[in-house]
Amino acid sequence: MKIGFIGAGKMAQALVRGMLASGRFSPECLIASSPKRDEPLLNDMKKLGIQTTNDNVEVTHKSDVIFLAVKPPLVRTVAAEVAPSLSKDKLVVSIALGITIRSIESLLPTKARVVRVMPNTPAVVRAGASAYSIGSACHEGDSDIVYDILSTVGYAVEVPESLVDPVTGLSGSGPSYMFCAIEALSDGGVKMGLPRALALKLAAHTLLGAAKMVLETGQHPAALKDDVQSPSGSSIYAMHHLEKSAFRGILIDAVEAACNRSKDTGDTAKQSENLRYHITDISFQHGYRTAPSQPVDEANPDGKY
Ligand SMILES: NC(=O)C1=CN([C@@H]2O[C@H](COP(=O)(O)OP(=O)(O)OC[C@H]3O[C@@H](n4cnc5c(N)ncnc54)[C@H](O)[C@@H]3O)[C@@H](O)[C@H]2O)C=CC1
Ligand SMILES: O=C(O)[C@@H]1CCC=N1
Repeated sequence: MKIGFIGAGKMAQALVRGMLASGRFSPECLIASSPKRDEPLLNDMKKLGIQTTNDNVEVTHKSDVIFLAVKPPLVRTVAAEVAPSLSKDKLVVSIALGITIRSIESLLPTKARVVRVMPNTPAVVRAGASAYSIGSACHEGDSDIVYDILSTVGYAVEVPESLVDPVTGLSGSGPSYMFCAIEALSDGGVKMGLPRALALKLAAHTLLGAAKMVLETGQHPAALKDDVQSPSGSSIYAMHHLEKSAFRGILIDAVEAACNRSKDTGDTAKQSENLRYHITDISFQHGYRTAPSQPVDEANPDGKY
């Protein structure tokens, strides 16, 4: 099975590196594309031994599974560009924030097999967490194909599409909150006299250890927390400060904000797409519904939103 990545940025690279590290995929199985202006990203991929190209259509031609790994506003542009080269034996996997399966399907040939995934960057060290949802035209076995790929880079689970935005708020964006927590814990250690490098190691191992205990003991995190907090000991004093600062509430708010941002991104992309692809621009060729590929917006080539 050949797997292609349209987009060679941070998330595509995390997936590719994790997949190669798993030993389940050889570099010859993988191909990635990116525009010429982003050659350094493709060079990073090339150094991993995988094939690279500036031509997205080449990726679809050469791949059985095609990951759309571009920024959300570019997904439809890219989907429309590759639509004529898609056949029923190809599986399209979007990892884009907010973009629904239905909106991608609407730009691809009828009955196109589309999967939406929300991965996260710890895939690079094979400790990722990915949730995915299967489109209505997917074949039996497509869920297994996606699971087999994603499980080489960490935990993978199929969910209904309505849960992909909440997943984004938690595990998609979550590594960024946890990196911040590691940095802040290290700062605390440094403030109290630890050398920076030691503080960073202790902070990272503390999160890793806590996460492993939750996963491996099956105990409720509240019970594990209680085991750390001795009566009148150091931990309950610290916890009191965290509770006064609404530690839990802030994390809940963060997940909610990222989830809503995911929903809004899908909605915004849909609105702008409605404006850009007027129905008369859509032509039918060889049974495929195609739209003209969009010129790169020179002021915003990366599709920032
Ligand atoms: N970074 C993260 O932690 C996560 C990102 N995602 C999603 O993954 C997607 C990519 O995000 P990142 O990798 O962070 O962004 P990035 O900016 O690092 O990478 C985007 C890639 O798209 C390429 N690109 C731009 N225009 C293109 C075109 N017309 N054709 C082909 N490639 C093109 C760029 O050259 C670059 O390689 C986004 O939709 C994002 O929502 C999902 C989960 C986590
Ligand atoms: O922040 C973002 O937009 C992407 C999607 C989830 C994680 N990173």
